[in-house]
Amino acid sequence: MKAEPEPAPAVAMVSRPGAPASDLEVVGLTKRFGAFTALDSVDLRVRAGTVHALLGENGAGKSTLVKCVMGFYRADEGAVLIGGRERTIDNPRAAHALGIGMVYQHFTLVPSMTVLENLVMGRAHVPPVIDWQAERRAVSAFMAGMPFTLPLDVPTASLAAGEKQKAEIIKQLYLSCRFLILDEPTSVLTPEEADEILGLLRRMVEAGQLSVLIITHKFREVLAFADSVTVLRRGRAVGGGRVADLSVDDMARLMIGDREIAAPAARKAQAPGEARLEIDALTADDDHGEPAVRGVSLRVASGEILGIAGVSGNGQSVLVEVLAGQRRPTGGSMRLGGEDYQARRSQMLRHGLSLLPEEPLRNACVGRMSVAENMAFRAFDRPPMARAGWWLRQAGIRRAARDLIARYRVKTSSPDAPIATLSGGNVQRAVLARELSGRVDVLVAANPVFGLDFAAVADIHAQIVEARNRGCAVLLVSEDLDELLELADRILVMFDGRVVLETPASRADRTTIGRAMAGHQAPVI
Ligand SMILES: Nc1ncnc2c1ncn2[C@@H]1O[C@H](COP(=O)(O)OP(=O)(O)OP(=O)(O)O)[C@@H](O)[C@H]1O
Repeated sequence: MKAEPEPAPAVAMVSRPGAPASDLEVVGLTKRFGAFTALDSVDLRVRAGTVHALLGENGAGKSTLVKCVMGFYRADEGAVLIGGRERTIDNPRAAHALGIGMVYQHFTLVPSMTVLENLVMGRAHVPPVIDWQAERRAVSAFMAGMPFTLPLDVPTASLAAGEKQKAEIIKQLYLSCRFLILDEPTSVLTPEEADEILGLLRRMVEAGQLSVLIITHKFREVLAFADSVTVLRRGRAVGGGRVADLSVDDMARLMIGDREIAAPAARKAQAPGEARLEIDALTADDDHGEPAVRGVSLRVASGEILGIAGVSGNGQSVLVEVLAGQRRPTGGSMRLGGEDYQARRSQMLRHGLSLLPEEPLRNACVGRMSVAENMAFRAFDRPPMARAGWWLRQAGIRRAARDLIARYRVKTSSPDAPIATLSGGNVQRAVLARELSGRVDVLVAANPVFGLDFAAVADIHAQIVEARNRGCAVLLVSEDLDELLELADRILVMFDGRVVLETPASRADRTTIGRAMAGHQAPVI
């Protein structure tokens, strides 16, 4: 990409309230990774003062596109234009200097620093001696012009997820970004938090202060907050237009082409069988040694899905880590298939326990190993098991992997590609393929469709219900209440490390569950 060099900013980029939104155009962008073309001559235009949604299946090229715009990757061909002028963006700092900022699904603020410290220290140029009083005055004046405010003096670690995401956005706006790229920004938020934040951004967009390019898998958000949309399929821009002129069906069809979407699996009416997984008065601490699971008891029977609802951080992930053997309990007991369970791999194999942990690339894969190798080891905590064993020979591994890749539609350039090079959604699919194939009698799944596109969600949900229908005992931990209401037989709500509500899903009441998730319910059971 050749372009006019951009003058470096002379001073720290601090927001000028009232600065206008900018536009952005991508022309003929092509990005190859070796022989694989991740983006193939993509055009995309975001008009100033609009919200543009970027849609596409897992692996379609969405993150690659925005990483090229932000200067994380250098495109092989094509150009990025801002204000009609071609720009060189070699690194994220250059993107910032042009007023382009990015907010990710994960948080990037320094947790131990306050909001004020994060804003000041996040600037491109920080003076050696900081006049904190003057900085505070400047930040307060800036906040006064924003549609939402935040406490300046609390460490960001103690903010709720929605507040953290607001702080990430505020930081970008404070750094003078007038074009925000949001990569699945709402995946860690409750629907209420997501609506609040997107609504606030929408107001800034309508006031002409901001333009937004948002990657999302949620059609609801596209319909409610976006003006226009571009759909990517296999690295190509295959369509789009004004949201007002498109239906969800139009967008879905553009995303997947002619392929069929998995029909929802019918739930077999069946009484739960014998208990497969039993937990009694379990306690466990978090990374800081603070009690995180405080006496949880539950029982999952063959042929049922027990859902665990709760806002993230209320002990659910620590509970899953204990079940996975990644964390020792401090008290209580667990039984698997009627046997005392110490989360040993031999026990998991003997009783057919499969685990789909959160953040599979970190918790269930070895990133530098190939897709095929990762698919070959069933227990994530024992990487290349039986290295010398006959069945792990490369040819066998590849054959098995090819089959799983095809069945679960994992998009990878080859079974030999390092799994870390797959898109987020495809890592998730690869781990699901590994864990759902073979004998599964007990399935523990934590947010199993996190980051997956709608077709993959339909696929995975159908598979979980089929596993239940076959007699598998499923413990489904999810922050998505709709998912639990659709799939679970019973729902438990966890708050502050305890089970505070239990209800059959068929009689579940959204308001009561919501109140319990927010802590307005005495512990039960
Ligand atoms: N560093 C890399 N090396 C090799 N291939 C890569 C690399 N980064 C991405 N790819 C490939 O490029 C394709 C597009 O990936 P990308 O992450 O852009 O998809 P995505 O649309 O953002 O998917 P998701 O919705 O799952 O996040 C994928 O097939 C991925 O495997």
